[in-house]
Amino acid sequence: MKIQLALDRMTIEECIALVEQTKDYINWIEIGTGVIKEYGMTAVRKMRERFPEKTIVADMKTCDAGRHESLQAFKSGANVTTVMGFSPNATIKQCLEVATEKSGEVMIDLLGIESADRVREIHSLGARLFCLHVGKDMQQDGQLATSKLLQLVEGLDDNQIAVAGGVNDEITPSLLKAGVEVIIVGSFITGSTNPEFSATLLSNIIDEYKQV
Ligand SMILES: O=C([C@H](O)CO)[C@H](O)[C@H](O)COP(=O)(O)O
Repeated sequence: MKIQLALDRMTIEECIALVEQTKDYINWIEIGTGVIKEYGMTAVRKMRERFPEKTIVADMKTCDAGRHESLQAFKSGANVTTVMGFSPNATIKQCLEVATEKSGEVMIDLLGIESADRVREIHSLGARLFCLHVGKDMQQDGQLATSKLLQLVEGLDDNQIAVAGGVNDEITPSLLKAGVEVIIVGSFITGSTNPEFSATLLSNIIDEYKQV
């Protein structure tokens, strides 16, 4: 399992500082949608320059202009770009095509998707990296990511599944058991008084699970 550190609602300098503190315990760096809206692709370029060895996810949350936005992300140094699962198939296909051309990956953000048929349809377009996502606003309404979300992707072959939405040390063991490949962790680390400790805690849970 990988840890994707989601950097949201902070300055580029704060993003860099957070990664400096946690880089030994996290695998992927996500430049959050809000950070991209604030700073544009400069945020992605700066993180790429600063952390050349890390996998960088640009959380573009594309829903139209798939080719243009995916190219923006990959040209700026992202390895992974995101597109919303509710986007037209034409958009998702464009993102996937650009990813193939640029040797990158597309993460399908399933925020708001409740139909396994829709996920199957996206899978048939060639998508293989899916993010089961309980959004910030849904979290405020009391919802949290659980392994039950995996019902949406049941039976699909050759997938990589990521989970986002208030992921913390309590939920991580059940996500590990359910076979989730990427946990996307924002506020549990970024809102912690000791981000390094919180990242270490998750990393240790993952290491312990591997040894069982
Ligand atoms: O994608 C996200 C959200 O939509 C805001 O843009 C977050 O990165 C994701 O939810 C992870 O953050 P936490 O829920 O705080 O762990």
